[in-house]
Amino acid sequence: MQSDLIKRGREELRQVRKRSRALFWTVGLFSAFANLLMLTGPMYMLQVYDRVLGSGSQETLVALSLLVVFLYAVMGILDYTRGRIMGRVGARFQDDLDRRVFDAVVRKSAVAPDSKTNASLADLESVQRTLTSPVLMAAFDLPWTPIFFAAIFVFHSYLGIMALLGGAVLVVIAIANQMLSRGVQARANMAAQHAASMADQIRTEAEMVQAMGMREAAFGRWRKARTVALEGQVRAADVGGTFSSMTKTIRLFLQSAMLGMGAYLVLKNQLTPGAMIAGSILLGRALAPVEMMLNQWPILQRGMVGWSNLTELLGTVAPEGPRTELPKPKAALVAKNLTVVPPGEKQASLKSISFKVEPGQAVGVIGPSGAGKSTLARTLTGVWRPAGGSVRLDGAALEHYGTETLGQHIGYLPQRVSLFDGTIAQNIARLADVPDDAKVVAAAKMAAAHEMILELPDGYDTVVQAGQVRLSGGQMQRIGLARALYDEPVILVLDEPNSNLDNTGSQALNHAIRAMKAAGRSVLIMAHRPAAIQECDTLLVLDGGMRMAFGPKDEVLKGMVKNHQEIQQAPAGSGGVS
Ligand SMILES: Nc1ncnc2c1ncn2[C@@H]1O[C@H](COP(=O)(O)OP(=O)(O)OP(=O)(O)O)[C@@H](O)[C@H]1O
Repeated sequence: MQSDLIKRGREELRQVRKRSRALFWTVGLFSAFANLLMLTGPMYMLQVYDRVLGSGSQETLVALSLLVVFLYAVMGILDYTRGRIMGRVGARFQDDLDRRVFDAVVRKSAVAPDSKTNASLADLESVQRTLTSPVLMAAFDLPWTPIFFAAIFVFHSYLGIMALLGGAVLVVIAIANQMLSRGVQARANMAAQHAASMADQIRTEAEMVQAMGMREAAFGRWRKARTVALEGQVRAADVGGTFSSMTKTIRLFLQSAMLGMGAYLVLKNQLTPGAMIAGSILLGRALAPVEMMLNQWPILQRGMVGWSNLTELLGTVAPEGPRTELPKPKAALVAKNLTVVPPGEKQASLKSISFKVEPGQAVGVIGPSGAGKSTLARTLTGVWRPAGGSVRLDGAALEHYGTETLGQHIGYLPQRVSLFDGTIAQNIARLADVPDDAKVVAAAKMAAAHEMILELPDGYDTVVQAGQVRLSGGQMQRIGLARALYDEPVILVLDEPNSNLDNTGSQALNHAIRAMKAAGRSVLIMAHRPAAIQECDTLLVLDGGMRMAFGPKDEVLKGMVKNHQEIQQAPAGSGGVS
């Protein structure tokens, strides 16, 4: 199953890469010519030493030099152009996948956030960086290495054998480097990611960290993670550095050894001096891609890790196919034998519960902590999928609406409201670049936030989260309510809506609920406090994920009080919840 998902993710990435196939071929073609032109230097040496110096002809030297200038210019243009093409291939790859990866990250994080998913956009960037890095050019040059070796063989078989042996040693070093540094580098990257996400969390909760005197402790924890990351990076750099120094030394030695062997062959009259120099230059060319790959190994390795993480992410979060657009639903919600298991958990938080919400109804969902109220809110808003049973909105299963559309039909006020960088209006309009002013004001009025917003320095255009304005918990909650009410959702799900509201705020909330009911829309309110369920006509009582009661508010409350009294009056050791 897991391997099927990985296969699906890999196939998706391959399809995106395939879109640049023509460009890859072009780069391959340019590389072929650029590599052939790399023979210019050795050929020039050969001609200068063996022909010009022998004949003393200055004209030949000038003619050869002019030709070489031209050939090098062509090679430079080819090399520059293929670099530019690969730059665009990388940018296109990232551009093609930005939306898909962003969606997958949001969808996966909404269900089960983890640091690996958090780093997915960085993974995409690492693949893009690999595509545009010199290491990929080296991969295009690598197939031409045999041609350079063959040319050396043409000069003399001894030189060819020496070059081949040297090349083989470098390849062995490259493989050893790959094998030994892979684990070290991956662990270093993971540790760095962990330290960065810990720092992020501490920064987000800076107020609490400061207020509770947790700075030292937070620093201690972060430093521990940071030290692990640093140690890992040093170890990875040590391994990489060792191999890259070995390669450099061996290559330099090989070039000198080639000259030495060449000189010996010249002395034996088996080789010309030009071939001796040319052979040494050719060896340098032949080994350059191997050396480049070794030096740039961390980039390549990070890119490979990024590729494999993206494979997993895209495999596990399938793309959302197009959905047949359903008409705007009526506010009729039916949950049947609904069972919900939180992601990564084994135990269900909601166990086979059923209830019905009619248009114009306000349903209070009450129960002690951990009863499953927030779980129900997350399920109704489509964030968590039911493990069993179903929830239908106007007859259609929630997943038939598609997440974006469902978000428009079901307004949601979470327990903890957070606002995004942008103006109040953009926040109410759910981050629309150009908010519909009339809808923004209507939503704010319905949430009784209009006057409060007008008192802010720039009214609806006040920028939040940029350090200019700090809003109180109650103000945030009212703006959150306006955001939930934006664009007239048919159902409103409020999770502990008045935890931060003062009297006026609570009254405004009740007013909004009444307005929703009057418009034939419905509201579900998850609550601890009775003030929140004042406007509810129906109650759903949850405990331990089970439905304890469902019905008209007064009946349910009466039943609860009666039950409560019976429990109080029962002799110790008997009775229970009926
Ligand atoms: N993100 C989560 N991952 C795993 N388990 C969760 C998650 N959220 C809630 N749970 C579990 O689901 C159960 C119900 O929690 P839920 O938050 O729905 O209760 P609640 O009634 O909203 O409580 P409260 O009134 O305290 O907010 C709890 O046992 C909790 O441990």
